[in-house]
Amino acid sequence: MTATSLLANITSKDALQQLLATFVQRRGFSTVFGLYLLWAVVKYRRSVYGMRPRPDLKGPSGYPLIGNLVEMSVLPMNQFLQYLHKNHLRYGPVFSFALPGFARIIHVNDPESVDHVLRANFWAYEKGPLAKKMVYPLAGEGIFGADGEHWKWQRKLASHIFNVKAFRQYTTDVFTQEAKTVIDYLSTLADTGKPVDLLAVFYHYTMDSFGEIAFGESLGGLKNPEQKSEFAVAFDRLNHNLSNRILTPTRRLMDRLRGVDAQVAADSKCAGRDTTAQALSWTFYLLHRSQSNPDVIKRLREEGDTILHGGSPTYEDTKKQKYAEACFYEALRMYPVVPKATRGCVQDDVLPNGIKVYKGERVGWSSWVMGRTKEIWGPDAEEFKPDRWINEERPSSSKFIAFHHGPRICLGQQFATIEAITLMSMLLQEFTFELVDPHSEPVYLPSLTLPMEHGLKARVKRRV
Ligand code: HEM
Repeated sequence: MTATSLLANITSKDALQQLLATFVQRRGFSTVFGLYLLWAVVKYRRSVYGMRPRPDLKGPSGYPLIGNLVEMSVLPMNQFLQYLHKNHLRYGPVFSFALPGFARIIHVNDPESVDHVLRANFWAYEKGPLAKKMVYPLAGEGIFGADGEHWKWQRKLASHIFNVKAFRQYTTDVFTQEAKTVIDYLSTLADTGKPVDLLAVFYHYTMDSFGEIAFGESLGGLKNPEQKSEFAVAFDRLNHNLSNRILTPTRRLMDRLRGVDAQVAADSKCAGRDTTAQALSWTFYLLHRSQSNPDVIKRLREEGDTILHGGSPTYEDTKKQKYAEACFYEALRMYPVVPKATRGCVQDDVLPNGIKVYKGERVGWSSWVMGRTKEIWGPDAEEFKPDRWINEERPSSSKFIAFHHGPRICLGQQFATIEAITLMSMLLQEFTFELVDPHSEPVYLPSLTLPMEHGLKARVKRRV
């Protein structure tokens, strides 16, 4: 019997049931299950399991029922930002992808939508329970994972500390003291031709400074810089695992099977170590790579020499170092150390461009993608040009979102800026640096932040 004559014989419900029974008898359960699957795939070809179909949104197509699970699972994790950028270039600033078991993520990489989600309609979006669970091992019950009233209370408390002038002056003293330890350490290597990993040195600097400020005692990492502290090793491993778990849905299952249990809790002190150290490493990379403009370093040194006269900066001095600040922010524009984030929608919303966001969906954005967007920064978006911070009107925080935007804007922005300017200006007064590999862009290590996988190796010479 041919397929056509078979179908022609199905004249009633009974005939269909009989036909199915014959199939089950002859071909067994697997055939029927296969047919059912085929029917489900055709019927739900535009749907992802557990999610509202969104034919109105552009984005990578994925598969029926499982959405973009396969491509996300095989995507190398240090390529995730490039994946977002590729989709941005292909579909425009708003595109979506869906991960069953997580959410549909609507990416909005334009300042107007970012402003809407992070500021104008702030209360319609939350980090949500899943994100909270993901960062819990790092951030505990602290401000980073908090939402609603709990966050509001923590924010108020933390803001007081950061806004006290005496705190700013005290922290600058600590930074200069720790910067002197860095200088002592680099002096032992200067002119020997032995490379040093600047990223590792910056980690010690920020960690030791944090130890001094928070516990009244430097962690002493720069006294024995070759040896990573137990805390730093555990923290790096945890950070790497968490990033993988967020990005790779199958990884969560693998974690469980392998028994990876993120037990190390380290709250906001983590923000103080990684972000600034990594931002410093990207700044030094951009200042010293082969295509760098030598005028930039020259101007930085001139500014340092004029303001510091060979000494160390006070809080007021760091405020005067506008060119150093411009270099640091320009590096953060191109290599934002918190390169991506999402928020969960808790009440149906409409973005300024008319796109609907339904409760349960997530909105994502990437400061890394936005920093490379010509529509935002102009045709020279991919060039390192500190002057854009000096000659032009200061960009709004919805355009430059390296420090976030709206009520949850980074509380440590001033702290980080002063910490970075202090070390940068003191080091450039003493030394010159040559990257071991000035030609290639460092590879990213998968992480919640933006570390260089192999650090930043450089040779140090005394400045003549
Ligand atoms: C270059 C350095 C830094 C960058 C680029 C940076 C960036 C950010 C970003 C993007 C967020 C928002 C994260 C999110 O909720 O999705 C944030 C939040 C925060 N940052 Fe920073 N940060 C830096 C350094 C620091 C430092 C040194 C501290 C403290 C000493 C700090 C304290 C905080 C706090 C407390 C929050 C939470 C604010 C809230 O949720 O209300 N940050 N930071």
